[in-house]
Amino acid sequence: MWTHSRSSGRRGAKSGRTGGATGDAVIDAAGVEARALDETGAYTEPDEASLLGVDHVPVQAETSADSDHRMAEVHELHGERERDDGHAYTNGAAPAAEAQPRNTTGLDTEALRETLALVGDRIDELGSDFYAQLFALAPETREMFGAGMAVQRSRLLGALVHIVGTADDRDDLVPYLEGLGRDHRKFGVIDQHYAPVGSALILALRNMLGIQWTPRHEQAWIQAYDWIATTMSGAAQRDAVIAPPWWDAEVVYHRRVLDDLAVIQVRPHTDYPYRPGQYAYLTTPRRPKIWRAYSMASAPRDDGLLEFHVRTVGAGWVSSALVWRTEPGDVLHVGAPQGHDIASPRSESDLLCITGGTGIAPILATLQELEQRQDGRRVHVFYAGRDRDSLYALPHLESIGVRYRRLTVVPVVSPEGPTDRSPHLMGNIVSAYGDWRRHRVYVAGPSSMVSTSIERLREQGVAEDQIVFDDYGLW
Ligand SMILES: NC(=O)C1=CN([C@@H]2O[C@H](COP(=O)(O)OP(=O)(O)OC[C@H]3O[C@@H](n4cnc5c(N)ncnc54)[C@H](O)[C@@H]3O)[C@@H](O)[C@H]2O)C=CC1
Repeated sequence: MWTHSRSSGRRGAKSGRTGGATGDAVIDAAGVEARALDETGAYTEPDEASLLGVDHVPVQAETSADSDHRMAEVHELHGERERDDGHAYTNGAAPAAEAQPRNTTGLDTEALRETLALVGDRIDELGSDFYAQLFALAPETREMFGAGMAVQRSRLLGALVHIVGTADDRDDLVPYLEGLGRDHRKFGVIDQHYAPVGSALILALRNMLGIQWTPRHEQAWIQAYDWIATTMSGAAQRDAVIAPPWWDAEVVYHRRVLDDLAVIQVRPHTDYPYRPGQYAYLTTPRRPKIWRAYSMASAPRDDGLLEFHVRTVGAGWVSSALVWRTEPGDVLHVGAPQGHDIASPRSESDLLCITGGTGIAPILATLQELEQRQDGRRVHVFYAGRDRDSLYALPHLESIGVRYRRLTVVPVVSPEGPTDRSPHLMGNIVSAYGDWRRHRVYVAGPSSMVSTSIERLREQGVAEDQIVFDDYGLW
């Protein structure tokens, strides 16, 4: 099925890069071995608009002349298209942009950031104290959480870092907080809970910072929290008029495609509107009240089914219950859709997708929609797995590529993953492959891959507002 067929005129062919023959190794730019797939899919010249290029990874042998040639091609293809209007969500993974953005919220971002800097690496401790304070102030809130408080804590902290990181950007912060507000309905959060949460947060900060905590810090957090709570609860109230707090969804299909990975399809009991690229929190009756985020792996379908890809994560209770102890007939709860619409028809930019493992799920959903409407934009997918078999979505990508011929898939096999010597494995491969400065970039996968790939792309000159990723932040 994945026969090797290479085209002349392809930059790799011209550069004489190694790899491509069965079992060959290619060396990424950092000099660390990264084996390419031993077979590739049929490849047709991109400019002929017929891409199912399952290609092997590029190598450092790329010459600058090749790169220039490639760049020229890209520019010619794109002309002077309008820039994409998507904006990036920073979660601390991507370094802040160099230019200082205008403050559009009026929040005292300097004081907020200073407090988090003072908390430094004691942030986990802050999370523990926050929940201790919250459960003392409002004991009924304990009932909202399952046993997995460590994950809950890290979500809280992720959300805090996100909020403080974007506290001067209304366009980023408001949709994020509205999403949080809507999503919190599934926990049973009501307006009365916002006050104790704010008090607990400020108490925990004050406890931790001691004499470093100043009246300005307190004022900044009171103002910020008031803003957060008003935005979240407003969104929750509006949402309550039109949507349930969660959807019951019956499992209609469950298949373990790898030892530790299941593809699950569910039928929500009522219409579940979402966009490709979005994700939802799921919980199973086998692990009540513990919610975990998974992306929809299918575009919205006429039969209403949603597909999810779940891999067991260590001792992860929800993921292992979903992979090992779930069967057709079970009813899951699915929270409100959140995150980015990657397939937005408003965007005309070609798309670069970087992913590994089950991070392919939102990309499959996106590709399905682009295929359905024969969107026309070109898509490159760099898809990492520890070996060929673990690239379980390749057959699906192949079938999409037959119908959507502007798709190129680059499998990246990295048996050991990125090593200490090369934490930038994926970023190096992607940036050596081409010039992405006119693409919209979507990254979904292991967090280290997300952050290091973004770092490389930014070094290459890809603007921050072209890069999109979701941080699944929630508290
Ligand atoms: N299940 C879902 O719906 C979604 C999952 N995700 C995230 O995607 C990740 C997927 O986890 P798993 O399936 O366990 O995949 P994983 O953690 O096993 O990673 C997949 C492969 O990527 C390789 N890899 C990691 N970093 C790399 C790098 N910098 N360069 C090159 N290769 C690299 C690893 O060697 C591994 O073979 C999780 O972090 C999950 O949160 C993201 C979006 C949706």
